Amino acid sequence: MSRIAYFGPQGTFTEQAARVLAGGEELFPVETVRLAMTAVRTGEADAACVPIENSVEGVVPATLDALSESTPLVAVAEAILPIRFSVLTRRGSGDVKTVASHPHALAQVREWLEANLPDAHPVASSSTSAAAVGVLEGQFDAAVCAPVAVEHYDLEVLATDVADVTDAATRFLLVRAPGELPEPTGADRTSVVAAAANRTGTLAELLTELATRGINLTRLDARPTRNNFGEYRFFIDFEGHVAEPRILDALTALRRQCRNLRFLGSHPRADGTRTTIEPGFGNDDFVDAAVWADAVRKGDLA
Ligand SMILES: O=C(O)C(=O)C[C@]1(C(=O)O)C=C[C@@H](O)C=C1
Repeated sequence: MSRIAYFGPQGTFTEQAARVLAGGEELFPVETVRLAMTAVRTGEADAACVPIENSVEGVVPATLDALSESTPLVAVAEAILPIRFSVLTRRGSGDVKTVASHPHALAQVREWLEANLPDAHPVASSSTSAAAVGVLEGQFDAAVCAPVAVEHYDLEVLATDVADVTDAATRFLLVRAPGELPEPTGADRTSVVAAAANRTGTLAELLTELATRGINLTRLDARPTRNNFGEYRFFIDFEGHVAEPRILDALTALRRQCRNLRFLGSHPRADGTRTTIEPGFGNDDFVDAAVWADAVRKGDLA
């Protein structure tokens, strides 16, 4: 049985995603996203489940940073979960003066808090479940949690179905040490991180390599390299799988433009959206063109 580290403690949305992605395996919680990936890097875990992006609040910076540091890891699967929160308090407690949660969760319930708990001061915690633990321990009065948290922590439900934006969703990744890649399905996502040189047009050049091969981006984020002020790493997700000639061709071009390129995996998309391929950009077109160019090189165009 594999050991899967997830961003905990018990009852986080990430635990639910881990159950979707690796339900039959042994799951264990760790306190931060970074520690989940460290567990894979040290061999303590075979894989880690971490949140990557939310439809309301955007990317999870801790995940991007941990993916780009230390030894490479690759995403092999993803899950998308609908996000609606429960607000939990201590049994029999009175006024709610502080309400804690993960910053991504607080950002998704700002309007609800203003309307329903206007006097409560929001406090950031390391995860939604860490906030529930904090309420149990008397550090905060309320926690904004995943609905399942109430099954793990002896707290009272103040409100359910809390969300400023209906249909909010978070995407989670299962990451492993590099090895065999998942098979292409026709509905795949490939991810890279590029530390581009700080000169005019480098990001445009990288994106052009994808655009000229008819490759559609699904996400673009920048994070500081932390070394020199104003220097950034670009996290680029796009449709397709590295097993496809057109994607391999694009990756090769990105590597030529950018020596500091890290491959973060190719895996099936959770939403099943099939890759759109415009005429002239299909894998057969790339193979045919390569065969033709080879024949040209050999003088074999009869
Ligand atoms: O704290 C949790 O429950 C998490 O799994 C983290 C996280 C996030 O990082 O976005 C996951 C989903 C929700 O959007 C809120 C918090």
